[in-house]
Amino acid sequence: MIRPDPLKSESDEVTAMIEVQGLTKFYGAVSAIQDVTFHIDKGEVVGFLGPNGAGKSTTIRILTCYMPPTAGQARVDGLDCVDKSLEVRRRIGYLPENVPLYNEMTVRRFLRFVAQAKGVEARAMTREVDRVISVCGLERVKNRIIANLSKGYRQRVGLAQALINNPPVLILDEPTIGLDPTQIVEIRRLISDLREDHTILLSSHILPEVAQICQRVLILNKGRIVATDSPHALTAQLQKSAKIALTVQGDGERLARALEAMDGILTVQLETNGHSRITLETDRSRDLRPEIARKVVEEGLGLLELKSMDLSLEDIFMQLVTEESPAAEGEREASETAEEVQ
Ligand SMILES: Nc1ncnc2c1ncn2[C@@H]1O[C@H](COP(=O)(O)OP(=O)(O)OP(=O)(O)O)[C@@H](O)[C@H]1O
Repeated sequence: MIRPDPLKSESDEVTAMIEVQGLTKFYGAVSAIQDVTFHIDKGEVVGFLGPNGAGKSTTIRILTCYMPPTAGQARVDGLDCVDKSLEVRRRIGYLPENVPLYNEMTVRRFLRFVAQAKGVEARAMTREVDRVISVCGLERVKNRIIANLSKGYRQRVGLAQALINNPPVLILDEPTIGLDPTQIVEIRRLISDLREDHTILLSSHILPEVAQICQRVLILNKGRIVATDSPHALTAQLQKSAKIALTVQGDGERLARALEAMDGILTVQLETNGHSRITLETDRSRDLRPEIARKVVEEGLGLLELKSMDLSLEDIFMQLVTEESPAAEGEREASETAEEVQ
């Protein structure tokens, strides 16, 4: 298992925007999260990843001051989420999974209402509402009734309300859920643009989304942090063997057998479909590609492709969430959790 959170250095104390230490929450007898510890530095964009029921929403509810933890501490910009909840809320723009919008209001009216609730002064109101309308590309629909908007535009309104007062921290819970592919691309682009000026925690169980937007991921499983690092570093740490794919012209049967006998090759898979595609699992301490290319030539076959394949974030995620931790044993079957991951 990967080390849950690297030890903090002196400089982290200064730059950490979100700090979570030993966070634990019980709903009655149900344990939702246990001893969750992580920190997010100013300006970081971090993906919060986990299968259904992993405890993402619980952690977010504590961070956004909707409820206190059973044990442990959460701080935003150095302020405790229980003792300084008003100040913490002012620093967070929160896009919940189901955005509570007032359907009968126009977009502009609703945003003015939110601005008022967030304490924006009357003289700054129009400027602030116009700013978030512009950032979220809502000009075209600003005078429309919210009930008549598409799901994509409703989500933009949700993002716009989170941005009012320009909070330094954004917490976005499943921001693209229920959107069509075009709307997903648009919302992701919008979030990417926000990276410049905000610290972002993005909860999702859509892996490519997290890999695309976030520089670091926190992986939560069964209420515990099981890994935190960049997608790239996670790959490097978890990759126990290397994968090589090669495609040759014609029948690759003899080549596959020759490769099987080669030192450093662990497994060989052959698929024939006009050409032969061979997938090799190899010892990751050696680059066997030159030797493999030589074998192809010796067999008199035409080489069409020879490439190394990295583990995807999805492979890593599956590896982590299906690894049974002793603490979680008996709670649930790993396979049940894995099935729920998109
Ligand atoms: N109000 C509640 N009462 C009892 N148990 C709850 C409550 N809310 C969540 N749980 C349980 O706590 C655990 C963590 O749930 P949580 O909603 O935080 O997970 P999640 O990672 O956000 O999942 P999802 O992606 O499905 O929203 C689950 O076992 C869930 O059933």
